[in-house]
Amino acid sequence: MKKSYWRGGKEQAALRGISFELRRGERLAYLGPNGAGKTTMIRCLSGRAKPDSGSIQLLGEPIDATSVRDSLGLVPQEIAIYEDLTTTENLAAFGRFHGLRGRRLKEKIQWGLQWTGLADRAHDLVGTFSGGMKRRVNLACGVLHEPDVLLLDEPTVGVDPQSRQRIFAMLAELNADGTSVLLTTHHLDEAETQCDRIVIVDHGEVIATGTFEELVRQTIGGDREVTVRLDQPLRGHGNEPLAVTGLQVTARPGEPVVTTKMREVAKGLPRLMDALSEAEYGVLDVEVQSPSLHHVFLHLTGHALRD
Ligand SMILES: Nc1ncnc2c1ncn2[C@@H]1O[C@H](COP(=O)(O)OP(=O)(O)OP(=O)(O)O)[C@@H](O)[C@H]1O
Repeated sequence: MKKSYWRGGKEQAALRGISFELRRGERLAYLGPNGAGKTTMIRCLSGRAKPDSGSIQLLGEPIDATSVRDSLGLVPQEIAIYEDLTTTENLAAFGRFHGLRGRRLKEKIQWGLQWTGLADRAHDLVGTFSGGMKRRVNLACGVLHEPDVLLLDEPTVGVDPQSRQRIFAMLAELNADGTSVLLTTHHLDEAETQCDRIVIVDHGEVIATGTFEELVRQTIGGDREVTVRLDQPLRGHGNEPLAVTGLQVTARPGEPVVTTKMREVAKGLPRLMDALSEAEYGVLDVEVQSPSLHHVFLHLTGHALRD
């Protein structure tokens, strides 16, 4: 799919031939730096913007077909709820907008109050809520009609870690009930731990797709990075006694620190400790770092994901 904007009399490409799939029942993270085209993609998927070329299918039908329109839920980046209405009134307004009436509407309002954990704030004005609470109401308003596919643009932006956790617990519940979820985020840890697969985009193109483990294998490999702080810098040809470990150990001259990479820490670390002890070094501290999505992102784009 391609999409350009006109800015200052010039055509600027936001999406340059993006292609990916959201599989039934999965949580897919769509990641990229600022300006990578995430919001543009969500706007195209939700019918708010028209791609210049390409097509989007939902459950095997063109996404604008009326038969699948109701299967889609959208929670945009900006909180779009009525601040001067209560939680219940907001849920009722959005429920009606989605075509719910009568008993069904009442049931879904009750469900929304429970799901958000805001039943005790049912009759309070949403304008008095914290950012995290407003996000939860916003989320509920977007899913009252039980969509098969939910699009979320930065569902945790500006939200404290505790509320973020709560939002992901809500999403996990929806997902367990069969809703497929596509979300954009700047939080790499959310993508790594809360999503089944990850799409990484940069400059309007997909640069990698896969599970976290697949992305690690495709880029930096599964080795753990081990850093050992010693009581003294390595002496002279200090690396030599460590050769028996079979590990590639490096040390910065004059610094009491050695680093190495190992696939199996349970096997490699005792070997390293024994060799250091044999060579009469004292070990002050050991740090083992697993590969993270941050490292993968850095490897792929050459820069950290900007917030
Ligand atoms: N309505 C618009 N008119 C002109 N240019 C736009 C418009 N919307 C987005 N752009 C440009 O398209 C590119 C992609 O923007 P988009 O908002 O989709 O990126 P994003 O990945 O969502 O960024 P962010 O992480 O900052 O939300 C950017 O260069 C942006 O300036």
